[in-house]
Amino acid sequence: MSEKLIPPLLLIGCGKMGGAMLEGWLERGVEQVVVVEPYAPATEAFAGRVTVCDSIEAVPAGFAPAVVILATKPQQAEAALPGCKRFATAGALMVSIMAGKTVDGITAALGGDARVVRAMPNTPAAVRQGFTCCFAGPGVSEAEKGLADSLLSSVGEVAWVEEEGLIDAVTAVSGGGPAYVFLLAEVLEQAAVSQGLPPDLARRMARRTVSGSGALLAASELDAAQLRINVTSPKGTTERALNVLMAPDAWPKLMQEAIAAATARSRELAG
Ligand SMILES: NC(=O)C1=CN([C@@H]2O[C@H](COP(=O)(O)OP(=O)(O)OC[C@H]3O[C@@H](n4cnc5c(N)ncnc54)[C@H](OP(=O)(O)O)[C@@H]3O)[C@@H](O)[C@H]2O)C=CC1
Ligand SMILES: O=C(O)[C@@H]1CCC=N1
Repeated sequence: MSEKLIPPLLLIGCGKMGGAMLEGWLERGVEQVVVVEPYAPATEAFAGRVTVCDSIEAVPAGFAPAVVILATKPQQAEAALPGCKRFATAGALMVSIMAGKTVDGITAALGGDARVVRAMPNTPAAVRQGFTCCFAGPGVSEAEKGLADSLLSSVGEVAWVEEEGLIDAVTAVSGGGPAYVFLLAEVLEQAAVSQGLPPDLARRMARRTVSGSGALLAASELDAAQLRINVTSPKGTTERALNVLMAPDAWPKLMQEAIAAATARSRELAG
C-alpha cells in the first residue's frame, strides 16, 4: 500500500539539518515544498525538486503550508521569525528544530498565538534513519501532534517528552550523537594507519565497521552491552582494547562530561 503524501511544507533554512530532513521527505513523497534559504549553494542539490526563495518575502502569494519548519541556526532566529508570523496566523503548525530555542521564546517572536512543536532531529534523517524527540507547546492539538509525528516519522523514529527542559539533553545525546559516531570512525581509521595499515584500507574498514555495527544494533534485539560482549573473547584481543577504553577515567567518564557540556550549551542558546 502506498503511503499518503506529506502535506505542503515551508522550510526556513536549508542547511545541514534542514537539508537532511528535506532529502528524506522528498524520498518519502511530499505534496509541495517551498524552501527559504539565502545561501544559494545550500539548495543546489534540490534544484528542480522544490521551490527555492532567497527570502521569506519571496514565498509565492497563496502558498498555504500545513507545517513551517524553523531550521535556521539559533542565532539567526531573531531575524528569521518575524517574517514567519503570517503563516502562524494563517494556521500553520510551527515546528522548530533550533537547539536551545524555547517554545515561549519562539511563540513570542511569532506573535503570541502560534502553535509550536519543539523538535530535535538528527542528520541520519537524510536516509530516513533519524531520531527526533519532540515537545508540544501550549495550544497544540492532538491532530497537530499527529501531523508533526507523521512528518517526522517519515524520516525516522519519533519520541515525545512532556517536559520541555529534557530537550536540552536530547540535543546533546541524539541531536549531536551522529557527530560522536563519525568521530569514532575518524579515530578508528587513524589508529588503523598508526598500526601500519594502508590508508585506503584503514578508511574502508573504519567506515564499514561503524556502519555495519550500527546495522547490527538496529537489527538485533540484544542490548548494546551484549553485542559488545559477543565480540569480546575472554582473554582475547578486544578485551585488551576495552580495558583501555572502559577504564574509569576513559570513555564512560568522558562521554558523561561531553553530554553535560552539550546540554549546558543548549540551555545557554535559549537566551
Ligand atoms: N546539524 C545538525 O546535525 C542539527 C542541527 N539542528 C538545528 O538545526 C538548525 C540548523 O542547523 P544546521 O543545519 O546545522 O545549520 P546551517 O547553518 O547548516 O543551516 C542554517 C541555514 O539557514 C540559513 N539562513 C540564515 N538566515 C536565514 C533566514 N532568515 N531564512 C532562511 N534561512 C536562513 C543559513 O544561511 P547562511 O549560512 O547564509 O547563514 C543556513 O544555510 C540549528 O538551529 C541547529 O541547532 C538540530 C539537530 C541536528
Ligand atoms: O551542534 C549543534 O548545536 C546542533 C544541535 C544538535 C546538533 N547540532
